[in-house]
Amino acid sequence: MRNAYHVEHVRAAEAALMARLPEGTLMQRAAAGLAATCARLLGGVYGRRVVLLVGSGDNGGDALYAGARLARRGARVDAILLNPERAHAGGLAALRAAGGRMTGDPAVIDAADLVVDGITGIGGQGGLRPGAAELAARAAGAQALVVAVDVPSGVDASTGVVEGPAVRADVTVTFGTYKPGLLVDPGASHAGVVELVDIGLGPYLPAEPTVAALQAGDVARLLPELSAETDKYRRGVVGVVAGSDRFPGAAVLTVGGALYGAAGYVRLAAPRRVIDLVLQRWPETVCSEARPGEAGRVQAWVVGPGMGTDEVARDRLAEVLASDVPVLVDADGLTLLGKYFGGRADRSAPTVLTPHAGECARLLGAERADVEARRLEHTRQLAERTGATVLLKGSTTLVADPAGAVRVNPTGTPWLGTAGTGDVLSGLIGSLLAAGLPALDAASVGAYLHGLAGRLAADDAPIAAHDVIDHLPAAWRSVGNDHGPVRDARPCL
Ligand SMILES: NC(=O)C1=CN([C@@H]2O[C@H](COP(=O)(O)OP(=O)(O)OC[C@H]3O[C@@H](n4cnc5c(N)ncnc54)[C@H](O)[C@@H]3O)[C@@H](O)[C@H]2O)[C@@H](O)CC1
Ligand SMILES: Nc1ncnc2c1ncn2[C@@H]1O[C@H](COP(=O)(O)OP(=O)(O)O)[C@@H](O)[C@H]1O
Ligand SMILES: [K+]
Repeated sequence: MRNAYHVEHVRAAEAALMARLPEGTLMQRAAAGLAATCARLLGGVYGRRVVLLVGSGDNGGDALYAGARLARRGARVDAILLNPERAHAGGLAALRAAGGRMTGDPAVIDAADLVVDGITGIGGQGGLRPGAAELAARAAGAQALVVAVDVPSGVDASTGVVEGPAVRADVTVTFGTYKPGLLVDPGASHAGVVELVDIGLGPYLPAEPTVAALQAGDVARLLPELSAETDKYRRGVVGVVAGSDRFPGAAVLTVGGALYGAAGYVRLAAPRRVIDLVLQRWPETVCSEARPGEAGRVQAWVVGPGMGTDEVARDRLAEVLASDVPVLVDADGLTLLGKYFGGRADRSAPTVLTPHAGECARLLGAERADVEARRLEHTRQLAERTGATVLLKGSTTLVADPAGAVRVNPTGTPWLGTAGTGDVLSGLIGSLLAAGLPALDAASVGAYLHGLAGRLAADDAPIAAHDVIDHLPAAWRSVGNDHGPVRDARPCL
């Protein structure tokens, strides 16, 4: 698990740790890690040109001390101070003593090999102010690699919100712990590759992170183990209510995702034309034209993709919601939920909602652009209001449960932004629910595998939704391989 903490937790942990250490120790640890990464990126230090952008807080102090280390190893280091009277005094003295120079001339950025962004870190408020924004823009237009100190300046460390101009880094060297703003867009796309420098904060951080990102080993651990005596019913039956005469393909894709999830059996409740199409592609599907409640027992339902929003669809949704098994609601199901059910899912069993930003905005009565700008806040809000586990799709996929836990998905590719991939995702998560995974795990594990399958399928070229289905087995295997082939408990004969 990669854990990220809100700034208030980071500050509290830093204060507790600092109280036990000689003054300045943490900043030296941070600067040493930062300088080491810069040296590695430069491929050598002697004679390289490094420019420091230095704000008036401790973030600037880190940059100055790291600059001093690089200058001692022969780099030519120029520091541009945003507020010379308030720059970190110890850092300034160290840089001067190492032979670094202060300059007011931003043209040094154009000739730099590497620019260190020490304008603001966790103390930054709002977008960059004009003087800082000009320097950030100049660095973005130059050849130099840009390395952000702790957080790209202008990005809100706790949320990933970017209000106004902000630094775009190639690499962010962050200290002590990840911050949510480095993992959640739009902040995440300003951070580039994120490297964590351990400064000893671990024991002082709370057990529950603000946001967590599953890693391959976590996914392998959360996937159901297959025992030798298992069978299709023990693995779980997932029911799919998807497709309509107008959108039959949505059912094909949802069923495809469900077949390559963890369940052993996929039922489809849909109109005849949809069933015929699904059976052509997936003959293993057990289909019924009956209402969902009469289609046979399931351990979880997926309802919504392409089902339409008429009254027949509304009644099918109502029947599924009335069941006592986990239900995933997607697409048209979300529209119906907002229109007829007051956007709430008051049920005895868990409910998972999988909106994209537009659907989330509609359910919250917000603007789509605002949801995209403040993804964490809106995902949490929808989970609180609906009492459901909410997975917000898009450039960063977030999962929030009503108890307040939040996960961010580290896999995926923009190539997944193609029609029908959301249907595959809902089938896959429904299948994991049917296999018995709790809602938060099913949604975050499903997003992980889906994003990985998308990456494997795309390989830097366009993909269609069915390609994601085709690559789900490879995604499972690559996750399992992280821990060796442990998923099948039967020894190889
Ligand atoms: N506290 C600690 O124990 C440690 C802190 N460290 C560093 O200290 C940083 C936090 O330092 P600070 O609390 O001094 O805060 P920052 O240095 O992150 O930011 C505060 C400064 O930035 C200015 N500022 C705020 N918003 C701005 C904006 N939008 N545009 C331009 N300037 C803006 C403020 O006027 C203030 O001078 C961390 O991010 C990290 O880099 C590290 O040295 C590790 C140890
Ligand atoms: N820019 C992006 N980066 C990464 N993933 C994306 C991006 N845009 C969309 N996706 C993913 O693609 C899928 C699209 O789902 P959705 O919007 O429901 O489309 P559809 O309804 O056509 O299936 C989701 O898994 C979403 O997270
Ligand atoms: K910074």
